[in-house]
Amino acid sequence: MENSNTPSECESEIHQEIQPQWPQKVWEFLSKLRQTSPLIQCITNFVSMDIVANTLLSAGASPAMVHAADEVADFTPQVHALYINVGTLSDHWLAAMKRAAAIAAHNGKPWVLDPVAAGSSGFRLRACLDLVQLRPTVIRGNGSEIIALSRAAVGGTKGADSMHDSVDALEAAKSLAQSSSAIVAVSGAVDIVTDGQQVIGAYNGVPMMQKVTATGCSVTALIAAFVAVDPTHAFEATASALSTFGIAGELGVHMAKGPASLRVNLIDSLYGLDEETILGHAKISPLS
Ligand SMILES: Nc1ncnc2c1ncn2[C@@H]1O[C@H](COP(=O)(O)OP(=O)(O)OP(=O)(O)O)[C@@H](O)[C@H]1O
Ligand SMILES: Cc1ncsc1CCO
Ligand SMILES: [Mg+2]
Repeated sequence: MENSNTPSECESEIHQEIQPQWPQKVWEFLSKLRQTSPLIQCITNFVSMDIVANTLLSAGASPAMVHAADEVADFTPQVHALYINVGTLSDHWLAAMKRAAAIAAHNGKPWVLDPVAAGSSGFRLRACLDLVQLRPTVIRGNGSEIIALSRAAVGGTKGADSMHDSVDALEAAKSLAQSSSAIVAVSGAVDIVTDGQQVIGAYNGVPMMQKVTATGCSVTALIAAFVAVDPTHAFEATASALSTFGIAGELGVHMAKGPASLRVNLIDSLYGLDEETILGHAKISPLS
């Protein structure tokens, strides 16, 4: 019996399912973020605190750098999402991170992990693996960090900087997503996002962003803010945040003389993003 749908109708249905209207989705996330201004608790490294807070404010979220272990029981239940970054880790901070992550999970709040330099030492790797056990909604790292975490092995990294392209970490990212049930994102020339099955690439950004410290930390915080907007669509939120931050970098680099002015111009560009710019610049597509 002949199918009542024409081939083109079928194709367009399949197309819709596999490849949503990404630029429109990115804009919807950013607009909703600006309307709702979610409160994001950040337990992040000393290097990144300023740029992370300014990234969140420019995007429309409300950051709070609250990290005392004695404070999280009162504070974490109030937030819309929690962001944890192990960049300048010590025992004291780790205790607060674990307590906050457990409270977030218990209260049904999304939380996002940035496993900075995960493969650099046994202490750091164990800390990250313990945090993964506390069920992050999203894990975002560079290629070397995601490979180290996925293999649970020390090595293959240059501190906070990656020794791998993001695409080198594709299988590691899928495997980590499957074992942790988190959405896993790998930043780089192409930003990869996977839930362990589907994989998409976000193609925004400029190479000079690697020369501004803590841009990775900032985009992970932005992911937390996007996920706060719609925790039931963490995959789409993650891709949208990566694309948005990349677009801000693309606009910012045109006004920059080097990394220091890129830092300023990226934040200004993020603040000024409008619908036309997002729809014209967002580049997200499936990756196999
Ligand atoms: N070659 C590139 N081309 C375009 N964008 C890039 C490139 N490399 C990195 N980026 C962008 O720069 C940002 C930071 O990514 P990166 O992989 O450098 O993170 P990171 O190593 O964790 O950084 P940090 O630890 O300093 O915060 C992301 O938004 C990413 O998309
Ligand atoms: C350079 C550096 N070292 C620890 S955290 C950090 C910021 C970038 O991740
Ligand atoms: Mg990093």
